[in-house]
Amino acid sequence: MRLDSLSTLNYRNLAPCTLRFPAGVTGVFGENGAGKTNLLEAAFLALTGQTDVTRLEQLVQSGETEAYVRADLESGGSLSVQEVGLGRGRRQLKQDGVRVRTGDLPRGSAVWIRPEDSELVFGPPAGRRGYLDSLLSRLSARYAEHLARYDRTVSQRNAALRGGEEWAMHVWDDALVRLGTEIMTVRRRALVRLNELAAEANTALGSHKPLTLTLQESTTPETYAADLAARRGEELSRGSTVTGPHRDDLALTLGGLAAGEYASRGEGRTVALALRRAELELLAERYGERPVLLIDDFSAELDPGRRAFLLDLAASVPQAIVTGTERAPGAALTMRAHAGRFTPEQATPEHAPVPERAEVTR
Ligand SMILES: Nc1ncnc2c1ncn2[C@@H]1O[C@H](COP(=O)(O)OP(=O)(O)OP(=O)(O)O)[C@@H](O)[C@H]1O
Repeated sequence: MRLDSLSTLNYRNLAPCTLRFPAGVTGVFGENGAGKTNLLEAAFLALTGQTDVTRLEQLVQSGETEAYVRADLESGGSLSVQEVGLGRGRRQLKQDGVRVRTGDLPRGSAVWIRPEDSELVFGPPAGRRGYLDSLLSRLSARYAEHLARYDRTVSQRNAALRGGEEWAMHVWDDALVRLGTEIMTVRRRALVRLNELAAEANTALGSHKPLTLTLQESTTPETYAADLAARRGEELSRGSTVTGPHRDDLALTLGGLAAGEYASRGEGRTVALALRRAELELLAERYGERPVLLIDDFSAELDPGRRAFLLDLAASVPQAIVTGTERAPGAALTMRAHAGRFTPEQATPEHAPVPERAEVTR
């Protein structure tokens, strides 16, 4: 997958622009608040149709009502255009001019690595569950469909519990057990490979403490129906579903200890990096093509060895965009970010030459 160019209009603090990206690494450097993260966020949105921002108006430049991002892509020799229009609570996606849903866009197109990934390790289970669910949804449309239906069922069942509708529970329980069992089964199966890849990446990152991923499940496919029945009284009094894959955790153990409780900040960031590299490898295995890699703040919280790993990772994919407050070494193109604008630097003897096709237009 290659991002040929990215265009934005009224996106956060970015000046309207079309940036062309060469193959290899593009380094973007600049002071705090220049717009580096916003650029990667816009690229991820245009590539995948996805954002984790819940209030979409935050993405629209203050004072404006609508924003737009567009990615011109090349994949397996064919070109395509993906566009995202944003307004208050509204996101419209188009692929080659035709309206589509997020699930219709290529699922393995980008991986975004950022300092906030440490929250996967130190934050609550919801973040780790979100990582797993988002990855599995990108690997399997069927998983995404089951998960969406399961989440809807939990919401509807919670409403029925709050309304004291005990008589309706067997209907909701049947649906919950059927969909929940599918989710648990896929998670268990995928975890085998994910665990291998994350452990490998952790070792490659220079960690001497082995990393292990395990599912902490609140129930099992075999006992789900019985567990729901056993906790019916508690659920009716709390008005919520307390058993099922929506309550599970992806436990991360480093050197035999729970990473969230015992790891140092740098070790936590390393574990998060291992999870992201495992994500990249799984997507590449599934789709036969390496995603565009977006790395935000490559030096944050990392020692020189781990920083080098990240830069090697960037160099190992067909295309990566790497931001930082300093220049990423060995980039094919380097751009300086300032006040939402991105200016390519002239090649100097210390920096790799800028390929001819790299250009910026405004
Ligand atoms: N909707 C918006 N409208 C206008 N400006 C915005 C909007 N959302 C965020 N910004 C501004 O965008 C600026 C750049 O943010 P960004 O996170 O991209 O900076 P950065 O270059 O990654 O900085 P750092 O090195 O500190 O991580 C911030 O000053 C922020 O206030």
